[in-house]
This record gives sequence, structure tokens and C-alpha cells, in this order.
Amino acid sequence: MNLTRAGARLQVLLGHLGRPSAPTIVAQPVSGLASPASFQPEQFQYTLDNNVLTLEQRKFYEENGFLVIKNLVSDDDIQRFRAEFERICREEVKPPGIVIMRDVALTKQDYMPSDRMVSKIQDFQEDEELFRYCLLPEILKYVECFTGPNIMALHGMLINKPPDVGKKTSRHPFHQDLHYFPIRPSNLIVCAWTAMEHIDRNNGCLVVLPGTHKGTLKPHDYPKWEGGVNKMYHGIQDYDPNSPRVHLVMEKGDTVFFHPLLIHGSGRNKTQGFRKAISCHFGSSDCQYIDVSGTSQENIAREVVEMAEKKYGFQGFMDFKDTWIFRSRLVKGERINI
Ligand SMILES: CC(C)CC(=O)SCCNC(=O)CCNC(=O)[C@H](O)C(C)(C)COP(=O)(O)OP(=O)(O)OC[C@H]1O[C@@H](n2cnc3c(N)ncnc32)[C@H](O)[C@@H]1OP(=O)(O)O
Ligand SMILES: Nc1ncnc2c1ncn2[C@@H]1O[C@H](COP(=O)(O)OP(=O)(O)OP(=O)(O)O)[C@@H](O)[C@H]1O
Ligand SMILES: O=C(O)CCC(=O)C(=O)O
Ligand SMILES: [Fe+2]
Ligand SMILES: [Mg+2]
Repeated sequence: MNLTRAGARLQVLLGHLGRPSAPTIVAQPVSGLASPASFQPEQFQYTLDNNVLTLEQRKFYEENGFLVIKNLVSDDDIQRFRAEFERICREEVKPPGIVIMRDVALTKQDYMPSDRMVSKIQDFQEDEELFRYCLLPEILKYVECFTGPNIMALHGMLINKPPDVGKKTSRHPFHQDLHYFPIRPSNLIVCAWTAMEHIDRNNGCLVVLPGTHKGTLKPHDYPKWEGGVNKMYHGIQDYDPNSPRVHLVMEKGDTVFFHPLLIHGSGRNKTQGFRKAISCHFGSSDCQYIDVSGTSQENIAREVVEMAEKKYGFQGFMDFKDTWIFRSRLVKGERINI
């Protein structure tokens, strides 16, 4: 049975009150004689009751903080996202609000409108063609397992990881996406990230530290990398270098859903191709904005507000929260708080 709206609300409310959500009793596979241990009620913290995830998938996400669904997005859709990305890079269309980023190693080169100059586009919520990604029923079906039925698309990105020019600037340092979001509770936020081609360690796959979603939000800052670091690519300073890493090798259309506290990054692109992925962060509209003053998120809040003031040309009227209000769009259910 699908999670009812009231059920999701209750779960959110209980979350706000700082209580664990109601225990969910799940039938355990029983082999041979049932021992009392087989009937222990199971507590799920990071997933909601739904009939989409198998028990095995649900337990995997609970334990690891991510879940890969193979072959979820069609070749046809990926081709359309690619074509639209190229149109945007060639400046044939200029969707309002879009941010076009270059790799920091290439910023001093003369700009030519070409997809070979672009490392990432962000904030494509006003581009109806790319925003289709955030509306795909096959994506939302899984998103709902984490957010419940009232779903906001918080932030879209198409990442075009460039060939590394030798300075390792194509890497994305280990980070937790929650650092960028003044939104809670974190368990009602999830990222969907879809490989637009075969991605492995050669072209810079996602690298995750399984289970780190169970920890807290860590302080982030620019890594001290000699070759330079891209704007806003904050990283965790004190992650455990011995913590086991999983390199996510993915095929075109495969999609990983991951928790915003999961520590992840991506390695350098050692190929000559531009490695492409499309992603969106989703959150329940039952979430709340938080004030990040006095927290480790103050540094990113300041940077984002400065950037937004520059982009929209007015100063002193916006806070971190407002920059997210601008960008988020309802994709399913009702808009409640955020
Ligand atoms: C969970 C999720 C939210 C996680 C993330 O998204 S992490 C990454 C987030 N990153 C961002 O949001 C970055 C947003 N980017 C931007 O706003 C822009 O691309 C900018 C970096 C400001 C550059 O834009 P724009 O001003 O149009 O470009 P310009 O070519 O005129 O450059 C202005 C000055 O910025 C420098 N710049 C451009 N691109 C980068 C870069 N990638 N890294 C570091 N510095 C950069 C550029 O060299 C120039 O500097 P000056 O020549 O003025 O000293
Ligand atoms: N000093 C660092 N601080 C933070 N993150 C780092 C640092 N060095 C590497 N990383 C991150 O580690 C992850 C992958 O590193 P890893 O060495 O496992 O693979 P790779 O760099 O993709 O491939 P290879 O090691 O084969 O060159 C990336 O997410 C990268 O951004
Ligand atoms: O390299 C990637 O595609 C991952 C990017 C990422 O984690 C992010 O932008 O938050
Ligand atoms: Fe990330
Ligand atoms: Mg490496």
C-alpha cells in the first residue's frame, strides 16, 4: 500500500517532535522453524512505507544511504537532455535563472559558446525540456519512498565533467549535499543522479562512503588543492581517509538515489570525453527552512547570498532561505511549508 498523505504528515510531525517514527512491522523471511527473533519489529528511519522498494532495497538504503536502480531513464529521454544541454551551451536558448559553470582551470580562456567550455549547468527549473527530468514518473516513484507524496524539486544540475587538464580540478571533493540546504529534516530530502553514459573510475564516477548518512553534518570548506578548486566546491576537511569507498560504476540510464548526509565526491576525469550526468535534489514540502546562523553552514550561506545578489542585482534583501525559495518547484502533491 502506498504511503497515505496523512501517514507521511504524521511521520514528519513525529520527526519534528524529535521522536522516532512509529515502528514498522515487516515480515521477515523465515527459513525452517520460526524463532522469536524473526518477528522483531523493524525500525526504518530513512525510508517511508511504500510498495515500491523491496525489503532488500529498503534495508540497503537504511544501512548504506544510497540505492542504485539500473536502467531507470530511457535512452530517448537522455538524448533529449543532451540535446537541450548543447542548445543551452551554444546559447541558442537562455532559460531564466540558469547558471553556467566553467571548470576553474579554463576560466582564463576566451569563452566560446560550446559544450566543451561548460563543466556544469545548474538551476534549470525554468527550462521545460531539462526540467522534464524532475517530473519523470519513474524518478518520482522512487523519490516518494523517501520524501512522501508532497514533493518539491529543490535543485537541478547537469554535470559535464571535463577532461582533467592535469591539475585535478575536475575532481569534486568529498562532501555532504545537506551543507548547501537550509532545509530539514534531512531524511525527507533525496538526490536522484542519473548517468547519461557509461561512467566508471576512468571518467570520474561518483564515489560514496557507505553508511555515512547516519552521521551528522560536518564542517565544509575549500580543500587545499594546489591546482585550484571550483567555486563552491566545498569539501569535508576531516573525513576518515580509511573509511571504505565505493566507486559507483553505472551505465547510461542507471540512477542512484542518495541521502543528503551521505559523504560522496567524484574523481578526476582521465578520458578526453565530457562525462555527463543529470541530477535533481528533491525534498518533502512538509520540510521546514532553518536559520543557519551560528552553524557550520554559515560559510556557504554567505557565498550563495553574495552570488545571488550579484546575479539578480539587488543587495541586502535576500537570505540563504530566499535563494532556495526562488529555485524550488512543486512536482507532486501539495506545497506546504517550503
Ligand atoms: C548539492 C549541490 C547544491 C552541490 C553543488 O552544487 S556544489 C557547486 C555549487 N556551485 C555553484 O553553485 C557555483 C555557481 N557558479 C556560479 O555562480 C558561476 O559559475 C561563477 C563561478 C560565479 C562564475 O560565473 P560568472 O561570473 O558568470 O563567470 P565569469 O567567467 O565572469 O567569472 C567571474 C569570476 O569567477 C571566476 N570563476 C569562474 N568560474 C569559476 C569556477 N568554476 N571556479 C572558480 N572561479 C571561477 C572567474 O575566473 C572570474 O574571476 P575574476 O577573473 O573576476 O578574478
Ligand atoms: N584530498 C582530498 N580531499 C577530499 N576529497 C578527495 C581528496 N582526494 C580525493 N578526493 C576525493 O576522493 C574521491 C575519489 O578518489 P579516488 O582516489 O578513490 O578515485 P579517483 O580519484 O576517481 O581515481 P584514481 O585514484 O584512480 O585516480 C573523489 O570523490 C575525490 O574528489
Ligand atoms: O561529479 C558529480 O557528478 C557529482 C557532483 C556532486 O556531488 C554535486 O554537485 O553535489
Ligand atoms: Fe554532491
Ligand atoms: Mg584519486
